[in-house]
Amino acid sequence: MATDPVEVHPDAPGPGTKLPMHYVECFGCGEVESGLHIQSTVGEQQRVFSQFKVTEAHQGAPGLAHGGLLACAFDEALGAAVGNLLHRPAVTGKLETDFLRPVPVGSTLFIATIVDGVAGRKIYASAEGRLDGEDGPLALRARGLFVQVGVEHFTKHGHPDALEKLRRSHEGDWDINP
Ligand SMILES: CCCCC/C=C\C/C=C\C/C=C\C/C=C\CCCC(=O)SCCNC(=O)CCNC(=O)[C@H](O)C(C)(C)COP(=O)(O)OP(=O)(O)OC[C@H]1O[C@@H](n2cnc3c(N)ncnc32)[C@H](O)[C@@H]1OP(=O)(O)O
Repeated sequence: MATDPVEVHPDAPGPGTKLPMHYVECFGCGEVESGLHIQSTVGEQQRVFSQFKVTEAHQGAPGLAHGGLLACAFDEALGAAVGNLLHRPAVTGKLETDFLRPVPVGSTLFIATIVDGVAGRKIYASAEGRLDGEDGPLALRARGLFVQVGVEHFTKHGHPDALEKLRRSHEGDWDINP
């Protein structure tokens, strides 16, 4: 499938920038007590690096991370790369995850995401997750299709005050109006 090259937005945060949570109540990156508390940092070119510390709150089988939460971690990491680098409000249309190794409680998943290409409103991103270090054993791979939406997606389907809630979380650091 043909895609256009990725154009990082001129106002996108530069390499080394630690990304703020995109919404304080987000299960992936916000302050939700049992949430994933994922932290992301911008890398070179169209890359973002994220870390997810797996705790007992995230178990599926005893001592192992729940697969659905691992997929959630990738949704967050991929979405953070798309949203922050392109400055285009987008939602996950499709998320594929390959689970290659079990992820134990106590480990930290190092997720490296790249925005691969754009085709109109469709934005493709992919990621790898490694255990306990950027060069650790490969545990997961994921590919996501994000679809750009107008900001009314969030007010119509989510909460009438969605934009205000998002803006408050962002402390005005980026304008979510396209
Ligand atoms: C997420 C909050 C962001 C708020 C913004 C604020 C700040 C942003 C800053 C930073 C962001 C940072 C972090 C974000 C972190 C995490 C993000 C988590 C994201 C989520 O967790 S978000 C929740 C789960 N997500 C949904 O809740 C979506 C429900 N869904 C829909 O709302 C519609 O379904 C929609 C809008 C997706 C499409 O609907 P639509 O009517 O607008 O458009 P349409 O259907 O025409 O699709 C257009 C083209 O995409 C193709 N397409 C669509 N879906 C496909 C699929 N599954 N497979 C293959 N192709 C697909 C079509 O085939 C067509 O392709 P073509 O143009 O080639 O024909």
